[in-house]
Amino acid sequence: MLVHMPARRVGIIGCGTIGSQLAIAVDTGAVRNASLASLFDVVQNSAQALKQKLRTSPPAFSDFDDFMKTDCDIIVEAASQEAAKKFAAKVLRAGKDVMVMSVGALADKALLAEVLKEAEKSGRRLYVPTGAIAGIDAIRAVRHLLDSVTLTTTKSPKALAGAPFFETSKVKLDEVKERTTIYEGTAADAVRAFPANVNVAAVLSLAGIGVDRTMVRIIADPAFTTNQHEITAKGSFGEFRFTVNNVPSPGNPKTSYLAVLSAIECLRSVCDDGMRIGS
Ligand SMILES: NC(=O)C1=CN([C@@H]2O[C@H](COP(=O)(O)OP(=O)(O)OC[C@H]3O[C@@H](n4cnc5c(N)ncnc54)[C@H](OP(=O)(O)O)[C@@H]3O)[C@@H](O)[C@H]2O)C=CC1
Ligand SMILES: O=C([O-])CC(=O)C(=O)O
Repeated sequence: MLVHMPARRVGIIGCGTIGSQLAIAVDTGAVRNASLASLFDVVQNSAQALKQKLRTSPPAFSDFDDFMKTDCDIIVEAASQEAAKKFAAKVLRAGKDVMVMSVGALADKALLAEVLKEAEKSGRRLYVPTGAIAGIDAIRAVRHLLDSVTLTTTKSPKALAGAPFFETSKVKLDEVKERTTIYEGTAADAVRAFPANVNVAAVLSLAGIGVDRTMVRIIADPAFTTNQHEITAKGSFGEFRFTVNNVPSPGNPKTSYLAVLSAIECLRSVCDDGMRIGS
């Protein structure tokens, strides 16, 4: 007799680029064994506009407490680091799994400890997709042998615009006419300075040697039309170099299309995984 896991009811926080594509993937059956339970966005229009595109027409909320009253098994945060900070532990406390895209929020060690404690207490899980990078499986496997890990992110000035970094930095993005290194520092500082650009640095840190030892370099390059992330990792295992040249997603130049696809693949494997490939 075949024993099927019951279909997972999915709630989505953030109805922008990633949230919309994820909702469409569930709605069209591309993520099997899942149904859309509920949508939430601070902007009521974004949640309503997404609802209108969907066959299953799930309820759409701009109030978090109302959203949480709907029956969900897993809630995906695809909104902002602020949203991840506010909601990740609450979702787990309410007995639901949580998948976090704004992973930079988890660079805050106190928050990460709180989230993990809630996961343990409730018996639910925190899922962190690989996102817009590659090689996380290998980094996890060698984490205890790593001496150094560096992420070099290159984006066009358009994709970096609006980052809090520019509020205090001498760098003026509109004056950047050639390839320029604008930031070098720890992943811990990078995710605060560029919260919509290098959440991948937090994913890499969680998989490897942590946010204080993972180094990040950010390059603004007006000639770039892709979002490039290059990881170099060294240790007694040897050396890795992983480079992705990502097409930006149509709705948001900051967000690579790979991040959308990774979110869909992570949810697919949570909901319907007879076979697990990779570590
Ligand atoms: N881990 C990874 O590899 C990657 C992570 N990301 C991160 O994933 C998140 C989603 O990305 P993306 O879909 O492109 O972003 P978008 O800006 O396209 O969409 C986010 C949506 O969430 C809304 N929102 C923001 N804050 C809140 C909140 N506190 N509560 C509810 N809704 C909120 C936004 O509203 P408003 O527009 O008004 O702010 C917007 O409608 C971002 O934090 C992004 O930086 C992106 C790419 C890669
Ligand atoms: O999508 C990308 O290229 C990476 C990104 O924005 C992030 O990690 O926040």
